[in-house]
Amino acid sequence: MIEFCGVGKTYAGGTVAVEDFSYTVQANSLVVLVGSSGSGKTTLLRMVNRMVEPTAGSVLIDGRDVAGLDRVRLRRSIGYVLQAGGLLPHRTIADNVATVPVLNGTRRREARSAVVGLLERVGLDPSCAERYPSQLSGGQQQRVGVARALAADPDILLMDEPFGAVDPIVRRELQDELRRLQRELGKTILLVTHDIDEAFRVGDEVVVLKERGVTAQVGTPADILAHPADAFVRSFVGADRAERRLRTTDVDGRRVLVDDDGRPAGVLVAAEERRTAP
Ligand SMILES: Nc1ncnc2c1ncn2[C@@H]1O[C@H](COP(=O)(O)OP(=O)(O)OP(=O)(O)O)[C@@H](O)[C@H]1O
Repeated sequence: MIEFCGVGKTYAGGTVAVEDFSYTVQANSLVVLVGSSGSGKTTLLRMVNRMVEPTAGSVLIDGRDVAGLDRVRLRRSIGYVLQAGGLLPHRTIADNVATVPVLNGTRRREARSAVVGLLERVGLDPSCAERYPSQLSGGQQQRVGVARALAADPDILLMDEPFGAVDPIVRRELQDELRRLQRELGKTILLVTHDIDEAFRVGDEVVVLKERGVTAQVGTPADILAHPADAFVRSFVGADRAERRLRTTDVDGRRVLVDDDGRPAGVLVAAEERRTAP
């Protein structure tokens, strides 16, 4: 569990990135902080592993104030995934993934033999292990970033715009896989994005932020869509999305959703059909 207790951050120079933010990320949940550029998302995320020190309030992990924990050990005990994977370009994939376990004292050979399992877990062929980051696609690099963050088996995973650098199709695949991983591994995941679609797709709970880390709304994706708290949230969510009127029409025995203009918006699939789909 991660608790933000009245945290604030004013950077040297006077920029107030976060005014006063309180929120609890429940253990084993996937929470998304979503907001436009400059709303303080990255600042909040980095307070958890002490890459940023709050100038007010505190962050607790399982009841312990992170300010009292050893910074290096804390950082190595929390997985951190950055946009474009943040991989070391001159190290092989295996070395990239094994970095933190080796720093934590795991023998190099042991750490490297765990790499195969980690790569498989994130949907990569183990033959990638001896390649360099530039020899992988953006989506593959991103998966390596996730494998690396999981390598030390942390309870907490912080993800900063993790899928920002890949194309929309790969992005969606990675989002779905993140949900799968979350179900399988039961980590506590805090993810930051400016993309509301991504927030709704992956989040158990979503925190919509305004400027200076002011909370506009907290809720499940369905809550927020159904009851946007104010005009800000409504416009952020996209008024046309929340209020788009959809109807179904029959196309060759399938029920296709169409909007007011008759443009197709999707196909209606019964829950049991979805479960049995290959
Ligand atoms: N190290 C720093 N020194 C001074 N100001 C900073 C620093 N880091 C961030 N800021 C400022 O704090 C505010 C919040 O930045 P932050 O990166 O947390 O926002 P964000 O919501 O993650 O934005 P983005 O989506 O663009 O990354 C911005 O005005 C930014 O310019």
